[in-house]
Amino acid sequence: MQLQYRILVINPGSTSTKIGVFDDNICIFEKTIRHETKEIARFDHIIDQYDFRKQVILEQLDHEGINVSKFHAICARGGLLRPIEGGTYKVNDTMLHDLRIGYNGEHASNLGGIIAHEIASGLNIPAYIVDPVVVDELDEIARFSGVPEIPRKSIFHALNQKAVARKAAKDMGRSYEDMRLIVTHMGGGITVGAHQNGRVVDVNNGLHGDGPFSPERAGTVPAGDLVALCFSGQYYRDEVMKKLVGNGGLMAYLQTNDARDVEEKIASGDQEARLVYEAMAYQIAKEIGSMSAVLSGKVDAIVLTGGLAYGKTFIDMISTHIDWIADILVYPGEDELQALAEGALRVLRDEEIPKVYPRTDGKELTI
Ligand SMILES: Nc1ncnc2c1ncn2[C@@H]1O[C@H](COP(=O)(O)OP(=O)(O)O)[C@@H](O)[C@H]1O
Ligand SMILES: CCCC(=O)OP(=O)(O)O
Repeated sequence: MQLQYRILVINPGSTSTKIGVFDDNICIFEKTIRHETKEIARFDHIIDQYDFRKQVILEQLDHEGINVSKFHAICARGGLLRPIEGGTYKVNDTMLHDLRIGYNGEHASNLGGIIAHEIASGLNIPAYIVDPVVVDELDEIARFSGVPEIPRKSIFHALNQKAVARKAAKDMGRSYEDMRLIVTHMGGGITVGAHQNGRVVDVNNGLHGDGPFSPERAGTVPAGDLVALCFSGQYYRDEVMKKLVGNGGLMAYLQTNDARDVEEKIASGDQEARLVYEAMAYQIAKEIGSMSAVLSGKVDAIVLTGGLAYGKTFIDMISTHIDWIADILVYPGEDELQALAEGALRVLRDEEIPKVYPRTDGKELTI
């Protein structure tokens, strides 16, 4: 079959920018550009990283001798938009506005649609996003927090959780829509989702909500103590937010968000590093246990994925707590670039109509 479409895919994460070039669904180039903490720390806000991240992408393509004028479409990971259903969305003005203001908060994925649009408009080709971090399929019961003004939100690694869940189902010879899975993405942020018959019915808000602490996030924090900290007069709002997102978790305890550094410290006998790493694994296991209750204990498999899943020691630390629940499948890294390319391809091939942001049916989800 003749190849038809060349697609650039862009995935900005909190600790890296990943890019890929696909000829139809075949990846011809991919690169993970890791960003040192100090490189990112000089920007006060995520949106300020726009030029830096765009330049990094264009330089990398230039370095590889990839001619941008040959692209037919650009597809990026979508950010903190209004809650929407999964699928491929064409970048439009409302979306750009919401990404720029960070409608639901700040995260590197907000830059995806903006950078894709900027490069695509210069080439007169379409820009898309697929399964953004705000995909919302929560059961109504999962939205209660105990404070009516603060409903729980669905903010998670939707793109990779869905892609890897489908891969796991395929590897088990089953259909994703017929399965009950607990999928745990462990990257800069960590999210644990209960997937029931193709829907993520409960998941922790891995950005500034709840769940385990992560390489750079605090996760659930004792609420009363957090309120006291906020009103202590010692911190500005942005400083408290930084403690929760960016400088929380491993960063706060060990001054690094790189799990490989932590593994090296542990290997050289650092007991404090071991304890912190074990605590992160313990909190992940607790969240998985909680999602097994969501699925009434009927769990077909637990899927572990994301950058941290490369760490064998770390996987062992989690597994000892949860291997009684169900079989554990490990897919290190992520399948997001492929999922982005395939999302764009379905639309380019007219197999799917791109969705219109915010909603096609006028019924906006509440948050
Ligand atoms: N080979 C590895 N062994 C252990 N940890 C790793 C490895 N590769 C990446 N990581 C860790 O995974 C985390 C980043 O995961 P990733 O999914 O790439 O994050 P994001 O997309 O959120 O930037 C970092 O803490 C990084 O150190
Ligand atoms: C929870 C939103 C997605 C997220 O945390 O992504 P990273 O791990 O790439 O920061």
